[in-house]
Amino acid sequence: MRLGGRLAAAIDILHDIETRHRPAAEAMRDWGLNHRFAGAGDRAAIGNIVYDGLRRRSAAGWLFDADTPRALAFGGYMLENGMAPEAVNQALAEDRFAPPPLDEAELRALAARLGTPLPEAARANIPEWCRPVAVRAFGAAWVEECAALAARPPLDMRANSLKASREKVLAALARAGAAASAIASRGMRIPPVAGDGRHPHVQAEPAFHKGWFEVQDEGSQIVSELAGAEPGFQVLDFCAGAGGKTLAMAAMMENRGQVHAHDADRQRLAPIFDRLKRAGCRNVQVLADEAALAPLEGRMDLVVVDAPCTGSGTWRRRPDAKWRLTPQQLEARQGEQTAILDAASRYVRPGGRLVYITCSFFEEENADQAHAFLARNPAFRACDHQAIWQERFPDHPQAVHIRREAGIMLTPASAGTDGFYFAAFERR
Ligand SMILES: C[S@@+](CC[C@H](N)C(=O)[O-])C[C@H]1O[C@@H](n2cnc3c(N)ncnc32)[C@H](O)[C@@H]1O
Repeated sequence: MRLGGRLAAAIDILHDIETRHRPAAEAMRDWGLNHRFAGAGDRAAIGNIVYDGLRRRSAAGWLFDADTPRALAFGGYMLENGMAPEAVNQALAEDRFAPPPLDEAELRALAARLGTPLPEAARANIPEWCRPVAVRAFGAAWVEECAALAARPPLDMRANSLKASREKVLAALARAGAAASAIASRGMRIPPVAGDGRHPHVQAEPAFHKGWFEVQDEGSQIVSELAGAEPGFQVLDFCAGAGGKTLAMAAMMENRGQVHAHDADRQRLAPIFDRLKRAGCRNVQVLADEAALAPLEGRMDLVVVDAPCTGSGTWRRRPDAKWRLTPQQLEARQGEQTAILDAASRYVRPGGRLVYITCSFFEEENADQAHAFLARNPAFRACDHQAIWQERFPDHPQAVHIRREAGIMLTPASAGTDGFYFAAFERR
């Protein structure tokens, strides 16, 4: 396929996402099923156009003065690849699969706007209602922070120390272009793709099937390390989901002690069984029923609440979620977070730790929740987050937003990771 066919496909998919309110991944998958002739390279290039358009929706809309699938596809492509309108039209010439080339009105709008600085809202690429939320979280840096959330993400992995050292995994993944991550102690990174490219399918590697590594964002690895699980600990992972953090903590514990992995949703928990087997974790018990947690009350050294949240920190990877999010959903997540924190806190032993994690940058889900939890639960006090960070990552004092009593926030702009929040409380 040439550029024209790819742009046309991306416009169709974006139209499907908009009109049927579907997740981008689902719309992409359906398009693939209906266009089996398209090769892996074409699919990846089309996916890049769709996702770039969604990531930079405000900027593309501003350039074209229109919020249409066509504006998103053309605008996202031009912005990401630094391509001039004339060059785009040239590439579309004599391509019978191409959408109509840029017309006079579009060329005029582009001529007026390209070359002038993007307005703040267009650079930030967030829904209008999120602007005060972002300003509250980041202050004067809100545009830069949000712009970083609209960039392409890297592919991050974690070497599983139960089976292989990071050096060994890096050697096995040499062809994939992976290098050691900047902060996480067992992290490995393949940089964001450029142009029409795609990340290698690392899950097809023998090293993956042997359990030597997991795919996990570096931010998720870092908060797992900060949680501080040690060999011999009794740990409850209260919102374990598919087990990303359970696996990381089990490895840190060197298979000694016990991780009790719970989630209210059995479906979400289901993949954990295969993952534990592959990773060689022998100290994890999966407990789907909350009733089965009763014997753990007041006995855990560490309880981790990786709470359901808006996922605003993952907008690089799921840019469609950014535009679907509503204030009502934020409110619903806050209610869940409050209830889950209170429910999970009863399992912490005196002197033990409760860790609260979100993949969001919203203060409403982060520091506000931490403060409110402490106000409701005088048996807990905030840990010193500066000290926790310094102990784990002394070589990276600048990498994160740390407020001594109100937690640690990682962002793409500060740490090069997805957005994550971490807070720890100690039971008196
Ligand atoms: C952010 S995800 C967890 C991701 C997982 N820890 C990982 O690292 O892969 C949040 C999880 O909380 C679970 N959850 C929602 N409400 C819950 C509740 N009341 N009790 C326990 N888990 C809950 C959801 O099913 C979801 O799997």
